[in-house]
Amino acid sequence: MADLTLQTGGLPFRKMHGLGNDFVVVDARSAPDLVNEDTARAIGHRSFGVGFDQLAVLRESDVADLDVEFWNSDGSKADACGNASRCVARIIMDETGQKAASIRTGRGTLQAVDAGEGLISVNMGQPQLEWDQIPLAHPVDDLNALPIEGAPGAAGIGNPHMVFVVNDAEAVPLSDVGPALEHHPLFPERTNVEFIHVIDRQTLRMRVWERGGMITLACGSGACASAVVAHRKGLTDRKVTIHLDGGDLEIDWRDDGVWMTGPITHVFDGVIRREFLENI
Ligand SMILES: N[C@H](CCC[C@H](N)C(=O)O)C(=O)O
Repeated sequence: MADLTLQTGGLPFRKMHGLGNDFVVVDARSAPDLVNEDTARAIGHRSFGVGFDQLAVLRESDVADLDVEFWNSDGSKADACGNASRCVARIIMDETGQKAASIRTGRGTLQAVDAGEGLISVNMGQPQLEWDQIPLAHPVDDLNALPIEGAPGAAGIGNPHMVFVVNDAEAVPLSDVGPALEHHPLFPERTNVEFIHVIDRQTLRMRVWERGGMITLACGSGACASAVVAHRKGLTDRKVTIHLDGGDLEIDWRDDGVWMTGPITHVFDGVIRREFLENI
């Protein structure tokens, strides 16, 4: 039972998505800061709650336009969420009237810009390419070919990713193989799992089983990790278009970091009723 004393009629939220990777965005600057593992799991449930891939909690920041905390629908926390970061950047730009925004996440402060034509770009920073930064459980001989069947690559984008290069990403039975790979012992904090196939040096197809136990239509940090691993394997250039189930992201691994560009959608605003929150 959640011990909540809400002065309002409930908890306002925005429902947004980036290429179908969907989010509930709660603004703790103007509502009680209620989110914890239990409330995240309850709100995130597709049948008993609102449903989301990730929950983003906005807070005042002393170093960026906003501080943002991300939760998965299983109640676990994520230090990075690229598509949600792009949605939050849109909120900031709408509030400030600026064409740029800064967001402090668990992995540091990200810079975002309005790329025009409804697109938002966010710099996810340089990838983590040290075993203990991803993190892995122990050093490995080759980060581009882990000692796992299929020789996947690994990269951190503020959150862990394991990327398999396959002949046909469409043919991968994600629900069958995802859970065991998410919990592979080489990843002490679990991992997001991407399957890619190379269309050409500037184009990838990617599907994803996300940490937190779900297939999502898009995964921004996963697209960044896929672009980094594919380039490090010598398969692609530093700038690629990635075809995800929900649409396309452009990833550009520049000297100042891995930039991700794509659309965002603000679908509706709602209020989670007090009675729901008080019975979690
Ligand atoms: N969908 C998010 C990734 C969420 C990652 C989360 N599943 C984790 O535990 O790291 C994105 O667009 O980057």
